[in-house]
Amino acid sequence: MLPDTSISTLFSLQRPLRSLEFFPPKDEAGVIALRETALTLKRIAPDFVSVTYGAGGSTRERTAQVSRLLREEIGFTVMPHLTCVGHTRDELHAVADQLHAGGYRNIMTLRGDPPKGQTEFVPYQDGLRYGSDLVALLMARHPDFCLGVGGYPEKHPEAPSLEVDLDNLKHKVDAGAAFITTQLFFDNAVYYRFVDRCRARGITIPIVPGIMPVLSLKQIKRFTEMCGATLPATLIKRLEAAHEVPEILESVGNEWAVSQIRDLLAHGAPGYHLYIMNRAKSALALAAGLAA
Ligand SMILES: NC(=O)C1=CN([C@@H]2O[C@H](COP(=O)(O)OP(=O)(O)OC[C@H]3O[C@@H](n4cnc5c(N)ncnc54)[C@H](O)[C@@H]3O)[C@@H](O)[C@H]2O)C=CC1
Ligand SMILES: Nc1nc(=O)c2c([nH]1)NC[C@@H]1CN(c3ccc(C(=O)N[C@@H](CCC(=O)O)C(=O)O)cc3)CN21
Repeated sequence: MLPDTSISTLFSLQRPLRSLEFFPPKDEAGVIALRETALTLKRIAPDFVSVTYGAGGSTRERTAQVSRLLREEIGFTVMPHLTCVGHTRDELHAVADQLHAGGYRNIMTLRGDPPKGQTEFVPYQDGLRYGSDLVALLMARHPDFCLGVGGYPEKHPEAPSLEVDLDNLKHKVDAGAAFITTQLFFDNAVYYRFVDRCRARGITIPIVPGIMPVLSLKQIKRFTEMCGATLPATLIKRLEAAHEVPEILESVGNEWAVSQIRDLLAHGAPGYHLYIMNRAKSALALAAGLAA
């Protein structure tokens, strides 16, 4: 198989790119279910898909397994995630070499979350501290990699201010990142302000909005608290009014995401990345809602 086209080349075609995020399932049954999901999602022809990187151990093997499945069996352009968590520099070099040899050219480059039960990020022995360090390591090892990095419209929870966080984002860009995918947000004004502030700082690379169609009020409350994203009062009210009926929740979440995406594209966003949590149905419902 030929090496992948870099996503920055796709962005230069000046049309909005649609991408989907998968996470590696815990067991073999989950992999079989994911294959079905991916086959279904072929119909909506995403420009690329990403696969998150597990916090450690066996789920890391699954990232490689699922990436291979999505690339070689399904035929998607795959952007595996890689994080600094629990890796020495030598291990990161080895993973980078494996990905490169496997034909991957696009990597979502992240520091990673602290392992479950820990609140503070502690670098691994001889490991890296920041996303920017991993960008530098990967670019030095394979200059033809195209690297995505995370951006935080409402600030990373650990950053003392948005200003400092933007300085740190600039470090990642200066180290060689090709594009930014944002943390999920539910109010587009937050994204537009963030893009303006990035541009004012000389960050010129594409900033892809990250959108999550909400499926459960409890789950999204827990997650947004963890990652520092704001849930608008109107969205909370609508989700509450669904009274935990799954189909109603799904349609409220879908309608919200559809109107976000329409508005983002109308304002010239370079595309959108969907945090679909391995669910074909919500991605299909969105595609139907967005069809002109
Ligand atoms: N899958 C995805 O697309 C997304 C994943 N995430 C997750 O969020 C977590 C954070 O990852 P990253 O964004 O890569 O972390 P990061 O290393 O870029 O940032 C983490 C914290 O360190 C600070 N920082 C960054 N670079 C610095 C530097 N050179 N000097 C001093 N401070 C610096 C930042 O301001 C921030 O507070 C990860 O766990 C990632 O998995 C977040 C958003 C999107
Ligand atoms: N800090 C951070 N870490 C991430 O891994 C991450 C982000 N942010 N932002 C973008 C996406 C969104 N991601 C996630 C990951 C898990 C849940 C979540 O709520 N997980 C449920 C289980 C859901 C399921 O299995 O279907 C949980 O209870 O933790 C949400 C968003 C992964 N990505």
